[in-house]
Amino acid sequence: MSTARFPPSPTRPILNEGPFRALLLENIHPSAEEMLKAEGFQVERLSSALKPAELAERLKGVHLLGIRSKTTVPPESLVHAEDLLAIGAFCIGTNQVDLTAANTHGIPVFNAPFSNTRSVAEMVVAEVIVLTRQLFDRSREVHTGQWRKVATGSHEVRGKTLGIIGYGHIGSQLGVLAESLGMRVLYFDVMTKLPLGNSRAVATLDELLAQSDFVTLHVPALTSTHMMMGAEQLAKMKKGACLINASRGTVVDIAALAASLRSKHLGGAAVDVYPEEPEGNSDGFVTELQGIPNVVLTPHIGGSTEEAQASIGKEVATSLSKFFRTGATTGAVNFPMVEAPLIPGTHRILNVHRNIPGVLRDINRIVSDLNANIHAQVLSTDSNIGYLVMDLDQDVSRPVCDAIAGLTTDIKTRIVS
Ligand SMILES: NC(=O)c1ccc[n+]([C@@H]2O[C@H](COP(=O)([O-])OP(=O)(O)OC[C@H]3O[C@@H](n4cnc5c(N)ncnc54)[C@H](O)[C@@H]3O)[C@@H](O)[C@H]2O)c1
Ligand SMILES: O=C(O)[C@H](O)COP(=O)(O)O
Repeated sequence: MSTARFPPSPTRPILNEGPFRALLLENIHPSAEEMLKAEGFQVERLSSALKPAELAERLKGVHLLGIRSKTTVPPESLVHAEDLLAIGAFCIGTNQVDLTAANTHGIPVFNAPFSNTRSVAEMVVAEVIVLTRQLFDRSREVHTGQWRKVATGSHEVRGKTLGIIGYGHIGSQLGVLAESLGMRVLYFDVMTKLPLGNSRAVATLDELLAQSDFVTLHVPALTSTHMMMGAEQLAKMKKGACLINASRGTVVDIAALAASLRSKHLGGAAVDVYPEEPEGNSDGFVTELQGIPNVVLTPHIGGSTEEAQASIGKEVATSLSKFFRTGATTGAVNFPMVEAPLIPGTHRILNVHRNIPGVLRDINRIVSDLNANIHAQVLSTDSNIGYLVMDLDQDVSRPVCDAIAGLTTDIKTRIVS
């Protein structure tokens, strides 16, 4: 998170006069393009991520940006993005966006907190079985003409212990699925969480590591989760146990994991996410984990199912469209929350301003001086910005909007109707 640095003000008002443009990166599902086109947007869709400098260039004249987990949006990408109204992260994680910078520029960031969670949970169930039966190694051998029929080191998952780190949307669903296979489920979370089924919370990470045959990570990328599985934690896992990481690449020390696997302390690993990932499918990829037996490596596909992607496309495009039409910020991860029904016959002014004393007084003075009638007014704030939604008579909305946009505290002001 960066500290707030406000853009120069006054900003120019943005009116609901098109054409409006949306830029969708990283192969976002066509369901999003369809919805935004139906909303009147000109949509440009690219298959890969953009580097920050190129993103900054491409954002000129763009009103909505859609990304997935690969596109980082640092402050410098937003400096000249004057027309940008909102960012949609068509995934769960929003750690790739500088949320403070976006907030400071008056740009809400929306994500899809649930749509791909089942897909990740199902993939992890598959990996638990693949690892304990060493299925990928056996398959590779048969593909290369070797017949190695062995039972040694292969186990049933029934009766084994699955340790889940992070018992949120994914972790808790996974626990239910694992119990249906007869597994015992333990979890460790920094928050108190309702245990589903017969799963049981443990008080410490060490307790979970010591008891689990499989340890699986489902935590967000935070300072507190950075490298939370290092050499020390891997050494605390049972000999022969397997580690699964489909959360974020920053959570596991890859060099320590490779060393633990090569020394045969761990019996296997499945890794879907990496500290550095390629921007697109045509780039090459190297990791220290390549070539180690019983290690399943996947290219960040935990949430990549047709069901999840179609659902995410619709979910995030719906949030973006609703924000565009009404200013609703419900579900935004970095913005004060406002959601109010449109009042027929009025115009709505949406104003983002620096949250300092006197702003509402100045705005209400403008409204009063222009003899405008307020039909509804909702203000929501955080420590950095205020977000004001105000429904006014249609004949005065334009001069009121221009005057508010001229205040030195203004960040972004627009009219919708
Ligand atoms: N591989 C993929 O394609 C893929 C797909 C979806 C999500 N993800 C990743 O998975 C993560 C988890 O997703 P989710 O929907 O379950 O998120 P969630 O927010 O519902 O759950 C995360 C849980 O982790 C807990 N947590 C936070 N810090 C912790 C710590 N230090 N120790 C233990 N628990 C901690 C939280 O309290 C929360 O319960 C996402 O943030 C995303 O980065 C990856
Ligand atoms: O945060 C997420 O939802 C996952 O990491 C999936 O990211 P992706 O959309 O880039 O596959």
